[in-house]
Amino acid sequence: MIEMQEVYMTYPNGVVALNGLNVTIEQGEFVYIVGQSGAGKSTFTKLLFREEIPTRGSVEVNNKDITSLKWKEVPFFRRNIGVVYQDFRLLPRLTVYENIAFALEVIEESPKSIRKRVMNVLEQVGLKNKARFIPDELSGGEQQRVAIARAMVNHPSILIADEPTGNLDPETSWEIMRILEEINASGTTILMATHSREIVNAIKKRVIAMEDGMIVRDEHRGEYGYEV
Ligand SMILES: Nc1ncnc2c1ncn2[C@@H]1O[C@H](COP(=O)(O)OP(=O)(O)OP(=O)(O)O)[C@@H](O)[C@H]1O
Repeated sequence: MIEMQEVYMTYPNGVVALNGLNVTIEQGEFVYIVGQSGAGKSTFTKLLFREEIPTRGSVEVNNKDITSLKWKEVPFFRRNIGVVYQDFRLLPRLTVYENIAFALEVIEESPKSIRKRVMNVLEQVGLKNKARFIPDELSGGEQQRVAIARAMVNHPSILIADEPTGNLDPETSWEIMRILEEINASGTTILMATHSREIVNAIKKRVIAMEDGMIVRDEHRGEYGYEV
């Protein structure tokens, strides 16, 4: 579960990015975060994996206030959160297999079990046959699927997707959505910041609309809306 209470975020340059957020997201929900550029969507998601710390307010993830985590506690906490971005962010010199194995938290695991986990997650995204490729040899949609596999390899309870279809053509975007829906169906909470009116209006989910750092609309099976 995610719970934010009275969250304010002012960046060091004085920009007020979040202006009093109160929100609860239950385990297993699929939530779109929509709003114009600069509305605060990315900042909202960054608070959830301790990329940013709010100026004020509490951010609870699975019943723990993460604003007070010590730096040394952050890596362990982050194992439980997967993140994917618009620009994939794969390591260019590593193969698909290595990109995913690199993200795996290896705690006294045998090479055989590591291989099994990586291949399982590659199978989930339909890329088992591309394990030896490097990112440059893949299409954008395939690269995003690798990024999703990497985000899921530690079985996080939450997957954050910041405009995951922003660099993809419509057909490929629908493929990525299908994978995200499958991941959600297995119980993972998904938060997806997006500018895609088509996707939000076609695949109905909870919609949180932001404006000037505030939540201006929060609807179950909502629409993208006219004002954003
Ligand atoms: N690291 C930063 N330092 C200073 N200001 C920032 C920083 N990151 C974001 N901002 C500012 O905070 C506000 C909210 O930005 P944020 O990236 O959260 O918006 P967004 O809704 O995700 O936008 P987009 O749709 O363009 O990704 C904007 O005014 C932005 O310029």
